[in-house]
Amino acid sequence: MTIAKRCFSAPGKALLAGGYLVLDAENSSFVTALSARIYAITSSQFVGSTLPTITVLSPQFQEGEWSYTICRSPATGFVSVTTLTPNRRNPFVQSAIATVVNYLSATGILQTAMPSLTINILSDNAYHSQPSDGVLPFNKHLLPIVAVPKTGLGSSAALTTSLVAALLSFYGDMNPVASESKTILHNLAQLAHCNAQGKVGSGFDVACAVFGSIVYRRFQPSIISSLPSAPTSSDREMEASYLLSLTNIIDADWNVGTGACAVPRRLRLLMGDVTGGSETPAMVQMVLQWRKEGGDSAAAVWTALGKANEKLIAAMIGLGEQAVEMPEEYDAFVDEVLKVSAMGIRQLGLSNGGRTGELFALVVDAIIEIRDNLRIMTIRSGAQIEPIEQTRLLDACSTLPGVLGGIVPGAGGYDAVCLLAAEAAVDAIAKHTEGEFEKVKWLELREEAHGVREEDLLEIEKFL
Ligand SMILES: Nc1ncnc2c1ncn2[C@@H]1O[C@H](COP(=O)(O)OP(=O)(O)O)[C@@H](O)[C@H]1O
Ligand SMILES: C[C@@](O)(CCOP(=O)(O)OP(=O)(O)O)CC(=O)O
Repeated sequence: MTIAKRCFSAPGKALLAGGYLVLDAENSSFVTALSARIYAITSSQFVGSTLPTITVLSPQFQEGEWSYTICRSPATGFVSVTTLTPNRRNPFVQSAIATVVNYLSATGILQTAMPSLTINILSDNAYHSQPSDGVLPFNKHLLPIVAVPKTGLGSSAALTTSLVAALLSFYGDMNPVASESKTILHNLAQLAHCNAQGKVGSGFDVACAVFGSIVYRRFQPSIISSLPSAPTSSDREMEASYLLSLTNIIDADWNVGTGACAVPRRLRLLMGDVTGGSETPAMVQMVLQWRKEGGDSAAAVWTALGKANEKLIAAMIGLGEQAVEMPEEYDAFVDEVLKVSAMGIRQLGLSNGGRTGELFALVVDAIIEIRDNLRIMTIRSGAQIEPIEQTRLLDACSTLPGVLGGIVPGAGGYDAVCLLAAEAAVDAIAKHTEGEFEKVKWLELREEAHGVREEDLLEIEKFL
Protein backbone atom coordinates (compact mmCIF):
# COMPACT_ATOMS: atom_id res chain seq x y z
CA MET A 1 0.00 0.00 0.00
CA THR A 2 1.61 3.24 -1.09
CA ILE A 3 0.24 6.38 0.46
CA ALA A 4 0.60 9.80 -1.12
CA LYS A 5 3.27 12.02 0.32
CA ARG A 6 2.16 15.17 2.14
CA CYS A 7 4.08 18.08 3.64
CA PHE A 8 3.06 20.29 6.57
CA SER A 9 4.96 23.25 7.99
CA ALA A 10 4.74 25.59 10.97
CA PRO A 11 6.35 28.98 11.73
CA GLY A 12 8.62 30.28 14.46
CA LYS A 13 7.67 33.00 16.93
CA ALA A 14 8.51 36.24 18.71
CA LEU A 15 6.73 37.20 21.92
CA LEU A 16 6.54 40.98 21.53
CA ALA A 17 4.47 41.75 24.67
CA GLY A 18 3.43 39.54 27.57
CA GLY A 19 6.57 37.75 28.68
CA TYR A 20 6.08 36.17 32.15
CA LEU A 21 2.57 37.65 32.58
CA VAL A 22 1.27 35.31 29.87
CA LEU A 23 1.88 32.49 32.37
CA ASP A 24 -1.27 33.75 34.13
CA ALA A 25 -4.40 32.88 32.16
CA GLU A 26 -5.96 36.31 32.70
CA ASN A 27 -3.20 38.13 30.81
CA SER A 28 -3.03 38.59 27.04
CA SER A 29 0.14 38.56 24.97
CA PHE A 30 1.08 39.67 21.46
CA VAL A 31 2.81 36.85 19.57
CA THR A 32 4.16 37.29 16.05
CA ALA A 33 4.69 34.36 13.69
CA LEU A 34 8.01 34.63 11.90
CA SER A 35 9.04 33.61 8.40
CA ALA A 36 11.18 30.69 9.55
CA ARG A 37 9.34 27.40 9.10
CA ILE A 38 9.89 23.74 9.95
CA TYR A 39 8.60 21.17 7.44
CA ALA A 40 7.43 17.59 8.00
CA ILE A 41 7.13 15.39 4.90
CA THR A 42 5.41 12.01 5.14
CA SER A 43 6.64 9.45 2.67
CA SER A 44 4.98 6.41 1.67
CA GLN A 45 4.86 3.26 3.06
CA PHE A 46 3.62 -0.21 3.49
CA VAL A 47 1.88 -2.59 5.83
CA GLY A 48 4.32 -5.33 6.75
CA SER A 49 4.10 -8.49 8.81
CA THR A 50 6.23 -7.10 11.62
CA LEU A 51 5.34 -4.32 14.06
CA PRO A 52 4.91 -1.00 12.24
CA THR A 53 7.75 1.47 12.69
CA ILE A 54 7.83 5.24 12.50
CA THR A 55 11.14 6.77 11.49
CA VAL A 56 11.82 10.51 11.64
CA LEU A 57 14.79 11.80 9.68
CA SER A 58 16.44 15.22 9.98
CA PRO A 59 19.06 15.10 7.22
CA GLN A 60 20.41 18.53 8.14
CA PHE A 61 21.94 17.19 11.36
CA GLN A 62 24.40 14.46 12.21
CA GLU A 63 22.65 11.45 13.74
CA GLY A 64 19.36 13.01 12.68
CA GLU A 65 17.40 9.73 12.73
CA TRP A 66 14.98 8.52 15.37
CA SER A 67 12.99 5.27 14.95
CA TYR A 68 10.18 3.75 17.01
CA THR A 69 8.11 0.56 16.99
CA ILE A 70 4.38 0.93 17.45
CA CYS A 71 2.53 -1.78 19.37
CA ARG A 72 -1.20 -1.52 20.02
CA SER A 73 -2.89 -3.51 22.80
CA PRO A 74 -5.73 -5.60 21.34
CA ALA A 75 -7.51 -5.40 24.70
CA THR A 76 -7.42 -1.65 25.37
CA GLY A 77 -6.14 0.00 22.18
CA PHE A 78 -3.30 1.65 24.11
CA VAL A 79 -0.32 2.15 21.80
CA SER A 80 3.17 1.79 23.21
CA VAL A 81 5.90 3.64 21.32
CA THR A 82 9.35 2.14 21.85
CA THR A 83 12.56 3.71 20.57
CA LEU A 84 14.79 1.66 18.28
CA THR A 85 17.56 4.24 18.64
CA PRO A 86 18.13 4.38 22.42
CA ASN A 87 21.42 6.21 22.00
CA ARG A 88 19.74 9.05 20.11
CA ARG A 89 16.69 10.36 21.88
CA ASN A 90 14.38 13.10 20.67
CA PRO A 91 11.68 13.73 23.29
CA PHE A 92 9.68 16.04 21.02
CA VAL A 93 9.48 13.47 18.23
CA GLN A 94 8.62 10.57 20.53
CA SER A 95 6.03 12.61 22.43
CA ALA A 96 4.34 13.78 19.23
CA ILE A 97 4.09 10.20 17.94
CA ALA A 98 2.80 8.74 21.22
CA THR A 99 0.24 11.52 21.74
CA VAL A 100 -1.19 11.36 18.22
CA VAL A 101 -1.37 7.57 17.75
CA ASN A 102 -2.93 7.06 21.18
CA TYR A 103 -5.52 9.77 20.56
CA LEU A 104 -6.39 8.28 17.15
CA SER A 105 -6.59 4.80 18.70
CA ALA A 106 -8.79 6.01 21.56
CA THR A 107 -11.17 7.73 19.16
CA GLY A 108 -11.40 4.66 16.91
CA ILE A 109 -9.77 6.34 13.92
CA LEU A 110 -6.46 4.46 13.86
CA GLN A 111 -6.35 1.75 11.22
CA THR A 112 -6.23 -1.83 12.52
CA ALA A 113 -3.25 -2.64 10.29
CA MET A 114 -1.03 0.41 10.80
CA PRO A 115 1.40 1.07 7.96
CA SER A 116 4.98 2.01 8.77
CA LEU A 117 5.93 5.59 8.08
CA THR A 118 8.97 7.71 7.39
CA ILE A 119 8.83 11.45 8.02
CA ASN A 120 11.53 13.83 6.85
CA ILE A 121 12.02 17.08 8.77
CA LEU A 122 13.56 20.20 7.25
CA SER A 123 14.05 23.43 9.20
CA ASP A 124 14.79 26.86 7.78
CA ASN A 125 18.32 28.05 8.48
CA ALA A 126 17.17 30.86 10.81
CA TYR A 127 16.45 28.35 13.62
CA HIS A 128 20.12 27.53 14.13
CA SER A 129 23.42 29.37 13.94
CA GLN A 130 24.66 28.82 10.42
CA PRO A 131 27.94 27.53 8.98
CA SER A 132 29.67 30.44 7.25
CA ASP A 133 29.59 28.74 3.86
CA GLY A 134 25.91 27.89 4.03
CA VAL A 135 24.01 28.86 0.89
CA LEU A 136 21.01 26.49 0.75
CA PRO A 137 17.77 27.29 2.60
CA PHE A 138 18.31 24.04 4.54
CA ASN A 139 22.00 23.96 5.41
CA LYS A 140 23.54 20.77 6.72
CA HIS A 141 25.39 20.85 10.06
CA LEU A 142 28.37 18.75 11.07
CA LEU A 143 26.88 18.21 14.53
CA PRO A 144 23.90 16.48 16.13
CA ILE A 145 20.95 18.84 16.57
CA VAL A 146 21.40 19.12 20.34
CA ALA A 147 24.89 20.50 19.75
CA VAL A 148 23.98 23.20 17.20
CA PRO A 149 23.34 26.64 18.82
CA LYS A 150 19.71 27.75 18.51
CA THR A 151 18.46 31.27 17.76
CA GLY A 152 15.41 31.15 20.03
CA LEU A 153 12.70 31.10 17.35
CA GLY A 154 10.82 28.20 18.96
CA SER A 155 12.11 25.24 16.96
CA SER A 156 10.61 22.62 19.26
CA ALA A 157 7.14 24.20 18.99
CA ALA A 158 7.31 24.43 15.20
CA LEU A 159 8.69 20.89 14.95
CA THR A 160 6.03 19.45 17.25
CA THR A 161 3.22 21.23 15.39
CA SER A 162 4.32 20.21 11.87
CA LEU A 163 4.99 16.64 13.02
CA VAL A 164 1.59 16.32 14.73
CA ALA A 165 -0.06 17.62 11.55
CA ALA A 166 1.82 15.09 9.42
CA LEU A 167 0.94 12.20 11.74
CA LEU A 168 -2.75 13.20 11.85
CA SER A 169 -2.87 13.37 8.06
CA PHE A 170 -1.25 9.95 7.66
CA TYR A 171 -2.82 7.88 10.41
CA GLY A 172 -6.01 9.87 10.84
CA ASP A 173 -6.69 10.21 7.12
CA MET A 174 -7.75 13.81 7.76
CA ASN A 175 -6.92 17.37 6.82
CA PRO A 176 -5.36 18.51 10.11
CA VAL A 177 -5.13 22.16 9.05
CA ALA A 178 -8.81 22.48 8.14
CA SER A 179 -10.54 24.95 10.45
CA GLU A 180 -12.65 22.19 12.00
CA SER A 181 -9.54 20.15 12.84
CA LYS A 182 -7.18 22.91 13.97
CA THR A 183 -8.32 22.97 17.60
CA ILE A 184 -7.63 19.24 17.94
CA LEU A 185 -4.26 19.75 16.25
CA HIS A 186 -3.51 22.60 18.68
CA ASN A 187 -4.48 20.61 21.77
CA LEU A 188 -2.46 17.57 20.68
CA ALA A 189 0.59 19.70 19.88
CA GLN A 190 0.38 21.56 23.22
CA LEU A 191 0.11 18.30 25.15
CA ALA A 192 2.93 16.64 23.22
CA HIS A 193 5.17 19.70 23.62
CA CYS A 194 4.58 19.98 27.38
CA ASN A 195 5.17 16.26 27.92
CA ALA A 196 8.41 16.44 25.94
CA GLN A 197 9.61 19.51 27.88
CA GLY A 198 8.60 18.02 31.21
CA LYS A 199 6.93 21.30 32.17
CA VAL A 200 3.85 23.34 31.32
CA GLY A 201 4.84 26.72 29.91
CA SER A 202 2.30 29.26 28.68
CA GLY A 203 2.15 27.51 25.29
CA PHE A 204 2.36 30.80 23.32
CA ASP A 205 4.94 29.26 20.98
CA VAL A 206 2.82 26.23 20.05
CA ALA A 207 -0.32 28.38 19.70
CA CYS A 208 1.60 30.68 17.33
CA ALA A 209 2.93 27.70 15.37
CA VAL A 210 -0.67 26.52 14.91
CA PHE A 211 -2.59 29.76 14.44
CA GLY A 212 0.06 32.28 13.32
CA SER A 213 0.29 35.81 14.78
CA ILE A 214 -2.19 36.04 17.65
CA VAL A 215 -3.26 37.89 20.75
CA TYR A 216 -2.73 34.88 22.99
CA ARG A 217 -4.24 34.05 26.36
CA ARG A 218 -3.12 30.70 27.79
CA PHE A 219 -5.05 27.58 28.80
CA GLN A 220 -5.26 26.54 32.45
CA PRO A 221 -2.17 24.38 33.24
CA SER A 222 -4.41 21.91 35.09
CA ILE A 223 -5.86 20.79 31.74
CA ILE A 224 -2.52 19.21 30.92
CA SER A 225 -1.41 18.20 34.40
CA SER A 226 -4.71 16.29 34.83
CA LEU A 227 -3.53 13.65 32.32
CA PRO A 228 -2.19 10.59 34.19
CA SER A 229 1.27 9.37 33.24
CA ALA A 230 1.28 7.06 30.24
CA PRO A 231 1.15 3.39 31.43
CA THR A 232 4.52 1.67 31.31
CA SER A 233 3.30 -1.87 32.03
CA SER A 234 0.41 -3.78 30.43
CA ASP A 235 -2.06 -2.79 33.09
CA ARG A 236 -5.36 -2.87 31.24
CA GLU A 237 -7.15 -0.63 33.74
CA MET A 238 -4.40 2.01 33.57
CA GLU A 239 -4.31 1.87 29.79
CA ALA A 240 -8.05 2.29 29.46
CA SER A 241 -8.05 5.14 32.01
CA TYR A 242 -5.19 6.90 30.22
CA LEU A 243 -6.92 6.72 26.83
CA LEU A 244 -10.22 8.00 28.25
CA SER A 245 -8.46 10.90 29.98
CA LEU A 246 -6.47 11.70 26.83
CA THR A 247 -9.63 11.83 24.71
CA ASN A 248 -11.49 13.98 27.24
CA ILE A 249 -8.59 16.45 27.45
CA ILE A 250 -8.00 16.78 23.71
CA ASP A 251 -11.70 17.09 22.89
CA ALA A 252 -12.36 19.63 25.67
CA ASP A 253 -12.71 23.39 25.21
CA TRP A 254 -9.43 24.79 26.53
CA ASN A 255 -10.75 28.36 26.45
CA VAL A 256 -7.52 29.55 24.83
CA GLY A 257 -7.33 33.08 23.44
CA THR A 258 -6.05 32.96 19.86
CA GLY A 259 -7.50 36.04 18.19
CA ALA A 260 -5.73 36.85 14.92
CA CYS A 261 -3.58 39.97 14.86
CA ALA A 262 -0.81 41.31 12.67
CA VAL A 263 1.83 44.00 12.61
CA PRO A 264 0.14 46.98 10.89
CA ARG A 265 0.81 47.66 7.21
CA ARG A 266 4.17 49.34 6.36
CA LEU A 267 5.50 48.49 9.84
CA ARG A 268 7.83 45.62 10.60
CA LEU A 269 9.17 43.66 13.56
CA LEU A 270 12.93 43.65 13.13
CA MET A 271 14.56 40.76 15.01
CA GLY A 272 18.12 41.26 16.20
CA ASP A 273 20.40 38.38 17.18
CA VAL A 274 22.74 39.57 19.93
CA THR A 275 25.76 37.50 20.99
CA GLY A 276 24.92 36.24 24.45
CA GLY A 277 22.63 33.67 25.93
CA SER A 278 19.77 33.47 28.35
CA GLU A 279 18.43 30.69 30.52
CA THR A 280 14.65 30.99 30.29
CA PRO A 281 13.66 28.35 32.89
CA ALA A 282 15.95 29.87 35.53
CA MET A 283 14.72 33.38 34.74
CA VAL A 284 11.09 32.28 34.96
CA GLN A 285 11.75 30.72 38.36
CA MET A 286 13.39 33.93 39.65
CA VAL A 287 10.59 36.15 38.38
CA LEU A 288 7.79 33.94 39.75
CA GLN A 289 9.52 33.75 43.12
CA TRP A 290 9.84 37.56 43.20
CA ARG A 291 6.18 37.86 42.19
CA LYS A 292 5.13 35.46 44.93
CA GLU A 293 7.27 36.94 47.70
CA GLY A 294 7.35 40.55 46.56
CA GLY A 295 4.12 41.64 48.20
CA ASP A 296 2.25 44.73 47.06
CA SER A 297 5.24 46.30 45.32
CA ALA A 298 5.69 43.27 43.08
CA ALA A 299 1.95 43.15 42.46
CA ALA A 300 1.99 46.82 41.47
CA VAL A 301 4.76 46.27 38.91
CA TRP A 302 3.04 43.12 37.58
CA THR A 303 -0.22 45.07 37.17
CA ALA A 304 1.49 48.07 35.55
CA LEU A 305 3.28 45.81 33.08
CA GLY A 306 0.01 44.05 32.28
CA LYS A 307 -1.64 47.41 31.54
CA ALA A 308 1.28 48.48 29.35
CA ASN A 309 1.02 45.19 27.42
CA GLU A 310 -2.72 45.70 26.94
CA LYS A 311 -2.03 49.28 25.80
CA LEU A 312 0.42 48.08 23.15
CA ILE A 313 -1.91 45.32 21.97
CA ALA A 314 -4.86 47.72 21.68
CA ALA A 315 -2.75 50.34 19.85
CA MET A 316 -1.39 47.74 17.39
CA ILE A 317 -4.89 46.47 16.65
CA GLY A 318 -6.13 50.05 16.33
CA LEU A 319 -3.37 50.94 13.88
CA GLY A 320 -4.18 47.86 11.83
CA GLU A 321 -7.76 49.08 11.58
CA GLN A 322 -6.67 52.66 10.75
CA ALA A 323 -4.48 51.37 7.91
CA VAL A 324 -7.63 49.92 6.33
CA GLU A 325 -10.26 52.49 7.28
CA MET A 326 -8.19 55.69 6.90
CA PRO A 327 -5.46 54.68 4.43
CA GLU A 328 -4.54 58.18 3.33
CA GLU A 329 -4.18 59.53 6.88
CA TYR A 330 -2.32 56.39 7.87
CA ASP A 331 0.11 56.44 4.93
CA ALA A 332 0.74 60.17 5.32
CA PHE A 333 1.69 59.62 8.96
CA VAL A 334 3.97 56.68 8.17
CA ASP A 335 5.76 58.90 5.64
CA GLU A 336 6.49 61.29 8.52
CA VAL A 337 7.48 58.44 10.85
CA LEU A 338 10.36 57.67 8.51
CA LYS A 339 11.97 61.02 9.27
CA VAL A 340 11.98 61.04 13.05
CA SER A 341 12.93 58.91 16.07
CA ALA A 342 10.55 57.37 18.61
CA MET A 343 10.25 60.60 20.61
CA GLY A 344 9.64 62.54 17.41
CA ILE A 345 6.92 60.07 16.40
CA ARG A 346 5.29 60.55 19.78
CA GLN A 347 5.45 64.34 19.47
CA LEU A 348 4.05 64.27 15.93
CA GLY A 349 1.29 61.95 16.95
CA LEU A 350 0.21 64.08 19.88
CA SER A 351 0.34 67.36 17.97
CA ASN A 352 -1.31 66.80 14.60
CA GLY A 353 -1.66 63.19 13.65
CA GLY A 354 -5.40 62.66 14.13
CA ARG A 355 -6.52 59.24 15.40
CA THR A 356 -3.64 57.59 13.53
CA GLY A 357 -1.13 59.86 15.24
CA GLU A 358 -2.69 59.22 18.62
CA LEU A 359 -2.30 55.47 18.10
CA PHE A 360 1.33 55.82 17.00
CA ALA A 361 2.01 57.88 20.12
CA LEU A 362 0.28 55.19 22.22
CA VAL A 363 2.57 52.52 20.71
CA VAL A 364 5.67 54.56 21.58
CA ASP A 365 4.42 55.21 25.12
CA ALA A 366 3.40 51.57 25.66
CA ILE A 367 6.83 50.27 24.64
CA ILE A 368 8.48 52.76 27.01
CA GLU A 369 6.18 51.66 29.86
CA ILE A 370 6.80 47.96 29.11
CA ARG A 371 10.55 48.52 29.21
CA ASP A 372 10.36 50.62 32.40
CA ASN A 373 8.54 47.81 34.18
CA LEU A 374 10.78 45.08 32.76
CA ARG A 375 13.79 46.98 34.10
CA ILE A 376 12.20 47.17 37.54
CA MET A 377 11.57 43.40 37.37
CA THR A 378 15.20 42.92 36.29
CA ILE A 379 16.48 44.79 39.35
CA ARG A 380 14.04 43.38 41.89
CA SER A 381 13.91 39.74 40.75
CA GLY A 382 17.56 39.42 39.78
CA ALA A 383 16.57 37.85 36.46
CA GLN A 384 18.49 39.61 33.69
CA ILE A 385 15.37 40.42 31.62
CA GLU A 386 16.59 43.77 30.22
CA PRO A 387 20.22 43.90 31.39
CA ILE A 388 22.09 47.18 31.02
CA GLU A 389 23.77 46.04 27.81
CA GLN A 390 20.35 45.54 26.21
CA THR A 391 19.08 48.83 27.63
CA ARG A 392 21.94 50.68 25.93
CA LEU A 393 21.29 48.92 22.62
CA LEU A 394 17.51 49.49 22.72
CA ASP A 395 17.94 53.14 23.70
CA ALA A 396 20.35 53.61 20.79
CA CYS A 397 17.89 51.92 18.40
CA SER A 398 15.07 54.20 19.56
CA THR A 399 17.03 57.29 18.42
CA LEU A 400 17.06 56.05 14.79
CA PRO A 401 14.57 57.46 12.27
CA GLY A 402 11.53 55.29 11.75
CA VAL A 403 11.93 53.26 14.97
CA LEU A 404 8.85 53.32 17.25
CA GLY A 405 10.74 51.42 19.95
CA GLY A 406 12.28 48.09 20.81
CA ILE A 407 12.01 45.45 23.51
CA VAL A 408 13.65 42.23 24.62
CA PRO A 409 11.32 39.54 23.28
CA GLY A 410 9.90 36.67 25.32
CA ALA A 411 11.74 36.11 28.58
CA GLY A 412 14.33 38.71 27.62
CA GLY A 413 17.99 38.22 28.38
CA TYR A 414 21.14 38.94 26.42
CA ASP A 415 20.44 37.10 23.18
CA ALA A 416 17.82 39.03 21.21
CA VAL A 417 16.12 42.37 20.64
CA CYS A 418 12.99 43.14 18.68
CA LEU A 419 12.35 46.56 17.09
CA LEU A 420 9.03 47.91 15.82
CA ALA A 421 9.93 50.13 12.86
CA ALA A 422 8.64 51.47 9.59
CA GLU A 423 9.46 48.93 6.87
CA ALA A 424 11.11 51.60 4.70
CA ALA A 425 13.48 52.52 7.55
CA VAL A 426 14.90 49.02 8.00
CA ASP A 427 17.70 49.27 5.41
CA ALA A 428 19.00 52.47 7.04
CA ILE A 429 18.78 50.89 10.51
CA ALA A 430 20.86 47.93 9.36
CA LYS A 431 23.59 50.26 8.11
CA HIS A 432 24.45 51.22 11.70
CA THR A 433 27.20 48.80 12.68
CA GLU A 434 29.36 50.84 15.04
CA GLY A 435 29.23 51.34 18.83
CA GLU A 436 26.14 49.78 20.44
CA PHE A 437 25.07 48.38 17.07
CA GLU A 438 28.24 46.36 16.67
CA LYS A 439 26.90 43.44 18.69
CA VAL A 440 23.59 42.94 16.85
CA LYS A 441 22.91 40.96 13.67
CA TRP A 442 19.57 41.94 12.14
CA LEU A 443 17.72 38.87 10.90
CA GLU A 444 16.07 38.63 7.47
CA LEU A 445 12.85 37.49 9.14
CA ARG A 446 9.43 38.94 8.46
CA GLU A 447 6.02 38.37 9.93
CA GLU A 448 4.51 35.15 8.61
CA ALA A 449 0.92 35.31 7.45
CA HIS A 450 0.15 31.68 8.26
CA GLY A 451 0.41 29.26 11.11
CA VAL A 452 0.53 25.54 10.33
CA ARG A 453 -0.32 24.77 6.71
CA GLU A 454 0.04 22.12 4.02
CA GLU A 455 2.85 22.77 1.54
CA ASP A 456 3.37 22.13 -2.15
CA LEU A 457 5.62 19.06 -2.09
CA LEU A 458 7.41 19.95 -5.31
CA GLU A 459 8.82 23.08 -3.66
CA ILE A 460 10.25 21.20 -0.71
CA GLU A 461 11.08 17.65 -1.84
CA LYS A 462 13.93 18.80 -4.06
CA PHE A 463 15.90 19.57 -0.89
CA LEU A 464 15.65 16.03 0.44
N1 LIG B 1 14.75 20.10 12.69
C1 LIG B 1 14.57 19.36 13.78
N2 LIG B 1 14.57 18.01 13.69
C2 LIG B 1 14.40 17.24 14.79
N3 LIG B 1 14.22 17.72 16.04
C3 LIG B 1 14.20 19.06 16.18
C4 LIG B 1 14.38 19.94 15.08
N4 LIG B 1 14.32 21.24 15.55
C5 LIG B 1 14.14 21.14 16.89
N5 LIG B 1 14.06 19.84 17.27
C6 LIG B 1 13.86 19.32 18.64
O1 LIG B 1 13.64 20.45 19.52
C7 LIG B 1 14.74 20.55 20.42
C8 LIG B 1 15.05 22.04 20.68
O2 LIG B 1 14.08 22.46 21.62
P1 LIG B 1 14.43 23.66 22.64
O3 LIG B 1 15.75 23.34 23.26
O4 LIG B 1 13.25 23.83 23.49
O5 LIG B 1 14.69 24.87 21.65
P2 LIG B 1 13.63 25.94 21.14
O6 LIG B 1 13.61 27.05 22.14
O7 LIG B 1 14.18 26.35 19.79
O8 LIG B 1 12.32 25.23 21.04
C9 LIG B 1 15.89 19.82 19.73
O9 LIG B 1 16.85 19.36 20.69
C10 LIG B 1 15.16 18.64 19.10
O10 LIG B 1 14.82 17.67 20.08
C1 LIG C 1 8.84 33.74 30.06
C2 LIG C 1 7.74 33.22 29.14
O1 LIG C 1 6.55 33.91 29.39
C3 LIG C 1 8.12 33.48 27.68
C4 LIG C 1 9.40 32.80 27.21
O2 LIG C 1 9.65 33.31 25.89
P1 LIG C 1 10.97 32.94 25.07
O3 LIG C 1 10.72 33.22 23.63
O4 LIG C 1 12.14 33.59 25.69
O5 LIG C 1 11.04 31.39 25.32
P2 LIG C 1 12.25 30.44 24.94
O6 LIG C 1 12.27 30.38 23.46
O7 LIG C 1 11.89 29.16 25.61
O8 LIG C 1 13.49 31.09 25.52
C5 LIG C 1 7.54 31.71 29.42
C6 LIG C 1 6.28 31.16 28.77
O9 LIG C 1 5.43 31.93 28.30
O10 LIG C 1 6.17 29.90 28.73
